[in-house]
Amino acid sequence: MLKVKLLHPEAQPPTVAYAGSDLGFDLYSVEDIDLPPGVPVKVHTGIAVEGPPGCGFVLGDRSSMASKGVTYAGGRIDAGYRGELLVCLVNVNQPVYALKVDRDHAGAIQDVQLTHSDVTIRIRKGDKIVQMSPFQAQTTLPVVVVEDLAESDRGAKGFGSSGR
Ligand SMILES: O=c1ccn([C@H]2C[C@H](O)[C@@H](COP(=O)(O)OP(=O)(O)OP(=O)(O)O)O2)c(=O)[nH]1
Repeated sequence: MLKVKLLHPEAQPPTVAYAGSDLGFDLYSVEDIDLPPGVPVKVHTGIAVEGPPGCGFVLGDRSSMASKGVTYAGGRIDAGYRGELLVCLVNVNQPVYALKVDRDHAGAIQDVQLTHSDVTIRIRKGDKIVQMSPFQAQTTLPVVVVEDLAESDRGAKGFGSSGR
């Protein structure tokens, strides 16, 4: 069971479109809030959750938000966390800058202004903002320092070693 406590009169519980197929529950914003470019913004969900014992959650992008240039930062909800879920969203769109130069009849510069396109994204109350996937905590594993690790096909190869 996913227990949900509504902390705000307009908060919505998480939903899932295709239970048993979708990997995450959608979370909703409980507020209208602007995302200026490049600034992490904590968006309130108005909910707290509790999963089965030892079950935490990882947050993941919704593809529809990612395709608009909105991604999340952070995103680990510990199994024992009982506070409000906050979703740290980042608008990665970049404004296009332009110089506006005003000249007089003789061509002399009268004024120069730096303008930029407005790429601020507005999140509205009730928007789905991120998806939340249950994840079983394995952090009771003892940490043991050893001399050798088991051999494997991959070994230490990484960072694109398997091709593009
Ligand atoms: O996107 C996020 C990430 C975290 N949290 C909450 C739940 C999580 O259990 C708690 C702590 O998160 P984390 O362990 O990532 O934070 P920390 O910076 O390591 O701080 P702490 O010392 O509190 O663990 O904050 C959120 O609400 N949203």
